[in-house]
Amino acid sequence: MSSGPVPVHDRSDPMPNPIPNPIPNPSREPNSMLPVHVLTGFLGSGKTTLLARLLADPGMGHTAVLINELGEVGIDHLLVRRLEDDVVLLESGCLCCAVRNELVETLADLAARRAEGDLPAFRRIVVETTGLADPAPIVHTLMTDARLTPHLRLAGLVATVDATLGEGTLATHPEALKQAAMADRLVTTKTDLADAATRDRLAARLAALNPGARRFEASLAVAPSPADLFEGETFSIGVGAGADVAAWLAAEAAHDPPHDHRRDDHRRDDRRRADQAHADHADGDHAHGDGDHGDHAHGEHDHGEHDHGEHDHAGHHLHHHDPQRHGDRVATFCLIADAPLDWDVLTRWLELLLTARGEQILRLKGIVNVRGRDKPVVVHGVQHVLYPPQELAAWPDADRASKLVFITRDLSRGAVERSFERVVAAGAG
Ligand SMILES: Nc1nc2c(ncn2[C@@H]2O[C@H](COP(=O)(O)OP(=O)(O)OP(=O)(O)O)[C@@H](O)[C@H]2O)c(=O)[nH]1
Repeated sequence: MSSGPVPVHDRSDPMPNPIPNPIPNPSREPNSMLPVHVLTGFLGSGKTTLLARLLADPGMGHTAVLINELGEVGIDHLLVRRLEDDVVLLESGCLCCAVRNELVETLADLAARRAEGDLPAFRRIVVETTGLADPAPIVHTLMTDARLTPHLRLAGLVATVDATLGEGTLATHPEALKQAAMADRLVTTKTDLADAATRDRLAARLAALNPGARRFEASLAVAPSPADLFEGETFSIGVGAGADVAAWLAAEAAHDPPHDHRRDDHRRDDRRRADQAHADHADGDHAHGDGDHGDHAHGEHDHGEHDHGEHDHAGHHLHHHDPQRHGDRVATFCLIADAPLDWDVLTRWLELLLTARGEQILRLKGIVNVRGRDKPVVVHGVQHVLYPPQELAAWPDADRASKLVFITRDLSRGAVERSFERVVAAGAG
């Protein structure tokens, strides 16, 4: 399915890196350790699409995949159709802040179970971050956490950049800029949707921002190969990367407190409670702590004030979240409708909403129960753009509610849910 690479930038004669990697990877024998590849990129830039496509390639065999999503309803893993056991969903929070410790524990656990023979001997791990992830703390953690460095090595950082929206996104969202600046591989996605002038401007911007990164293009027709993106020895900051990158990593090193195992014990207790709540949820009891699905007469799922996704399944606040990472202007919320929705009414509403509010709606994705259809439909919106729907082969579980996850900036759920109520009412009519 995946066709050959489309290298835009050939690094056959690399310049010496003027900026030394500020955090040495403690690995002495990198090849003996399991490589971890991080796949990042701004909201909706095409990470999951690229990953799903690469996973269909035999070259991606024996890969364990971790997916991290913002928002309490994970959708991406449904789109990455593969050996279910290999895909681990790290939901309810962002890797760079709320669930960083969960990432470390999950990776350490994967490595240990593989070593013990409990898991197949996969040969790499790919971690897909949320679209708002700051890569600096993730890179720092993977390179320095003593629970990981004896077993794992950070082998690469791939960032996707949307050909249609990338230029504007790099200018307005610091997370996107950091992702593209730190990566050692950049994939410009959606080149089928952008005209030549737009693509050229973005290419020039990326070349200036991160001249050392290898660059590739992806569209509906072509994508880089697994070897292009997920092979390599040890991550090193792109040749000629700006001085900011060194400063970002140094800042993480300065912020990182010494590892406190007592705190881990508390977190393990929290996780046990969260796992129990998750199990209850899976049993059909939709208790999400402060939000009660049993009470969504208005088609909503109320998480009150903490709309940043930084609470776990049990509804506990995760106090180690750094609110400055994503800023108080960003909100995550999920609208839920129990009864099937009318497709025409829903799509008209989504189109109008994205046209009117696209600046503030960074991302919308959802799984929809369409009246008259057996199979679920996945909808995607990125800023002003509503993408073609995708039908899934089957519902993932017994829950047939439609769920629409929004990631917004300067837009509260109230404004969106009031108009959504009319969509819910039309579905009932
Ligand atoms: N035409 C076209 N559409 C694409 C391409 N890549 C992704 N898309 C669409 O863009 C939308 C968002 O893609 P995703 O792969 O979900 O993006 P993402 O980066 O994983 O999104 P988040 O996880 O929410 O940050 C989906 O509707 C995709 O089908 C592409 O190369 N061409």
